[in-house]
Amino acid sequence: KGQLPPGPVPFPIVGNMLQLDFKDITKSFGSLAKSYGPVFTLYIGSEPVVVLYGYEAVKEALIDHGEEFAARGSLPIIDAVNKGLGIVFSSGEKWKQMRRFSLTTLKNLGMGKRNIEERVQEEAKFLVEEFKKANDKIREEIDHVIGQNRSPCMKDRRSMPYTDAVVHEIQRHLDLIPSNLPHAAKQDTQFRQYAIPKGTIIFTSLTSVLYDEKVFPNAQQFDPGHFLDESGNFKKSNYFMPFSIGKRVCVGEGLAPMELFLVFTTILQNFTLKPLIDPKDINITPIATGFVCVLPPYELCFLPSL
Ligand code: HEM
Repeated sequence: KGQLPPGPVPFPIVGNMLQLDFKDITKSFGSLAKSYGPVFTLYIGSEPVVVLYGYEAVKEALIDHGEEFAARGSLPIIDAVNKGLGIVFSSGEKWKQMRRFSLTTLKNLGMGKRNIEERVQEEAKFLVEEFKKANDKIREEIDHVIGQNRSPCMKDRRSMPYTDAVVHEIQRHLDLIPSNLPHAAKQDTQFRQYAIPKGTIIFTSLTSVLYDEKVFPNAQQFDPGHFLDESGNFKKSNYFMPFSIGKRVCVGEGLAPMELFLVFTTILQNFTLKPLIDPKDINITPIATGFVCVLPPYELCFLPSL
């Protein structure tokens, strides 16, 4: 019943590869969604890929059709990159075992959250130590400044809505994995009016959610206000999904935000960060946006806080 979602006409052998800007795949998806709607098909070579664009389609796929789309998709081009990086994704149903193992390992990492928190705190302190080593004079000043100050802890986050909003906004704006990791249909699946055959690769555009103008006005702007209400309280959003959602949601979604908050606050507790150039000249446009968003390198000074 039905057929694959619409999309641009593919060329023989290369499919739609020539119509995609691989340096900014997200932009290509945006313009294709404008032409073909939030659910469209692309051909990477001869392989059809269904792309889901926008909160409704992404949520419908990863939550409502979570089980059907829980398989991990693979494309020769991605496999080659992963191989280079030493990443191996398990195929078939093995991912469930691997996932359970990872989650248990994370949980056991010192028996519970409290201990992970302590470990991350140690890591943050270690980072500070590393920065200190970089400059003896800074080290002296820091030793003096840190004094008996305690380290930040997770409990602080509740009373620090602005910092929390900044950390969220960094992740939203960074949009680290713009098209999510590829999923695949585990079985023939009816999605809206379309028939998606078993094995079809599914891309879910996280950019289309993290940059949704309805929820994050002026989404291109870095603005912690995206996560604050009028009274300055932290405002949660279902559209905040840099770790994806559903059955294959990032295994580190509990750990990574903890790391980000503790490391970020520990650094800022100890240092003032100063760019070497005028802040308005800092370019935060990614140098490449493929599966991972790559930012240009920055130089900055770590000035010990007084
Ligand atoms: C800011 C940091 C991170 C971001 C933005 C991020 C994002 C993601 C995303 C988007 C996925 C794909 C989810 C999907 O397919 O629907 C993923 C998968 C995964 N992430 Fe993360 N991640 C981060 C950090 C981490 C950390 C710290 C760990 C390890 C503790 C981790 C472990 C994994 C694993 C094992 C998977 C594969 C899960 C599966 O296939 O079932 N990630 N991550």
